[in-house]
Amino acid sequence: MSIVTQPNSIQPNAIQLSSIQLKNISQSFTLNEAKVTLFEQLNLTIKQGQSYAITGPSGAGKSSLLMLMSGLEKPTSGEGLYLTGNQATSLESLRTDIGFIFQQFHLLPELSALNNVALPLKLRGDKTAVNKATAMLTKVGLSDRMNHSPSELSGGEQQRVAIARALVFQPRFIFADEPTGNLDEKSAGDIANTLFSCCKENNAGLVMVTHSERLAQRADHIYRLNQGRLIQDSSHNRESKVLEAAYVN
Ligand SMILES: Nc1ncnc2c1ncn2[C@@H]1O[C@H](COP(=O)(O)OP(=O)(O)OP(=O)(O)O)[C@@H](O)[C@H]1O
Repeated sequence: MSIVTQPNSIQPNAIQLSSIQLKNISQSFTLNEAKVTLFEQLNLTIKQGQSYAITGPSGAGKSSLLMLMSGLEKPTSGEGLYLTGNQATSLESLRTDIGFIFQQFHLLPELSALNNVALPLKLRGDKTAVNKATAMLTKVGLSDRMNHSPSELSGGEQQRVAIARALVFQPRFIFADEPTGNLDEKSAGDIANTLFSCCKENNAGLVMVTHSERLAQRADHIYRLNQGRLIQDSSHNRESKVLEAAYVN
C-alpha cells in the first residue's frame, strides 16, 4: 500500500477514498429469441472524488452501464467490486452510498418536493432531514416550490428535485442519467454547477451519462460507448491532482 500525502499535511489521517471496479463485464439480452449484446469484456475503474462523463449514440447501452456500475443491476458475466480501504465487496453493498438521478426522475407522486428530498435522510433516521432538504432545495433554486407535488412541477423542476434528493445525504458516488436533459441552457449550466460543486464539497465520485458535449467537457474523464466498446477520450484528462494526492491505493 502506498500513501501519497499533500505537502505540509499533518499525518496520519490520510483520506481513504473508495472506488468501483468493473472487470470483464458483459451485458446481453434476449429479445424475441434474438440475442442482443450491449457490450463485452468491459473494464472500468471509477474513483471517489473524480467526475466521469459517458457519451455515445442512443441505444449504445449507456444507461445500462450506469445501472451495472451502481450495483442496481447485474451483468450477464464479469465482476463488479466496491473497494473501500482494504476491503473489496460486491457492488450490492454500494447501495447505501450512492445517489442516483434517473432519466425519468422516479419522484414519489404523493409527496411534496420537500418530503421527496427529505425521504432518504428520514430513512437513515436523520432528525434534521427537513432542514437539510430545505437547504438543498434552496441550493437548486426551488425555495418557492417546496410544498408542491411532482405533478405541479415542470419537467425541469422535477429534474432539480431529483438532483436535490440524490445529493442531500452526501453519498460517496452520484450516478446521473442525463442530468440536464430536460433543462434550458441557463438551468442546465446552473444544475451542472450544483452537481460539480456538491461532489467537490463532499469528495464524491460523479458519473454522468449525457448527450451534451458541453456537460461532458466539464468532467475529469470522458468515455465514449459505441458498438459495445468503451473508449476513453485520452485527449481529455483533467484528473484532480489534489484528490489524487490524497488517494490511498
Ligand atoms: N432489461 C432489458 N431487456 C431488454 N433490452 C434492454 C433492457 N435494458 C436495455 N435494453 C436495450 O438495450 C439497449 C440499450 O439501452 P440503454 O437505455 O442502455 O441505451 P442508451 O445508450 O442509454 O440510450 P439513450 O441514449 O437513448 O438513453 C436498448 O436497445 C434497450 O432497449
